[in-house]
Amino acid sequence: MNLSFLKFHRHLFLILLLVITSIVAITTHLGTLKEASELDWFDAVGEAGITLVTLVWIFFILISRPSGKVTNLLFVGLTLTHVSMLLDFIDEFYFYTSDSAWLGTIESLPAPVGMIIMSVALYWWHQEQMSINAQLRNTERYYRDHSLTDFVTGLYSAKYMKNQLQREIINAGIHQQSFVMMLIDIRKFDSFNRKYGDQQGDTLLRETAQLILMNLRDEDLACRYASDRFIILMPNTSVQTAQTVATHIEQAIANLAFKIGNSAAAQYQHVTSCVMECNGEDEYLNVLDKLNDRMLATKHDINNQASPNQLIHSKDVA
Ligand SMILES: Nc1nc2c(ncn2[C@@H]2O[C@H](COP(=O)(O)OP(=O)(O)OP(=O)(O)O)[C@@H](O)[C@H]2O)c(=O)[nH]1
Repeated sequence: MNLSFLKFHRHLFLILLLVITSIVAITTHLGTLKEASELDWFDAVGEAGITLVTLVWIFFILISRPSGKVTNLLFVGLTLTHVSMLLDFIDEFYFYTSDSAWLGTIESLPAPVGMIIMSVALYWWHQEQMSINAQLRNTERYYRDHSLTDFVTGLYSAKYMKNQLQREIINAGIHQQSFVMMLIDIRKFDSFNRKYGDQQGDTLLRETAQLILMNLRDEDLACRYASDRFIILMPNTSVQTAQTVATHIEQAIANLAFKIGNSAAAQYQHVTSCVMECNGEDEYLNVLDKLNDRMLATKHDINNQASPNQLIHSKDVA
């Protein structure tokens, strides 16, 4: 048990002690002890239990929370509830003459007031937790962004994609729901690199990544898989929808007027894409192998269909 917060709440413990001793002092001073035969032990034990439990709650609140508004409200609410319970418990042993009958009358008042205060405190506690969660999410995103994203494109890395793919495969197996994987490969990227240099190659990778992202939905996950290849994980998607998205991406990239340095001339690049449905039966490495095989087959088909002129996909436009 970590008691490190206790030192911040010494004043609250003192107030609690003061409240309890005042109540015990007032009631025992104004009340008259009942005969043993008048005592209802069953009631007394039950009320003692409730009284102790409210003290335990106060203790746990104080060791779990830093000082502040929410802690103070919880403390006040629980202490008022405890006061009612304590008065109720003590009046099992004491009766009050008509002069001090008010003690019996007020005993049930603090509890409802305390409960209202606790409700307010719980609302603030909820608000506080929401803002802590938001901060934790941001912190988590910060670390994730630095360890699992690709430096060149800003997309998620292959490592992150593999983790997500493994999760998606398990989900697909459990819920019997398939998902779609899309692979996108920039054509002739090697010759682009050699012609214009790695720096221009990096810029092209970055702009391609941006165009891919622009065509995806919120739930899709785009990652840089390897050199000039991108993988998109598409949950709850049909192959037809994925193919439509792939066509949009191909068109968007084909229409990107990529400028080399200060030159006004535009370079037009093309990508090859393929999509594949996964049903959660394969291991993630098998899924990736199949997807790569599909890309090879797609490239093979394109090369077979294309005339010799069309094989040169990028063209300079002045
Ligand atoms: N600029 C840059 N180039 C990279 C990076 N990572 C890999 N490459 C290069 O990407 C090229 C990939 O070449 P290939 O795999 O042959 O791809 P390709 O030329 O597009 O071949 P096809 O897909 O068959 O058209 C290689 O020249 C790599 O050096 C990177 O981060 N930045």
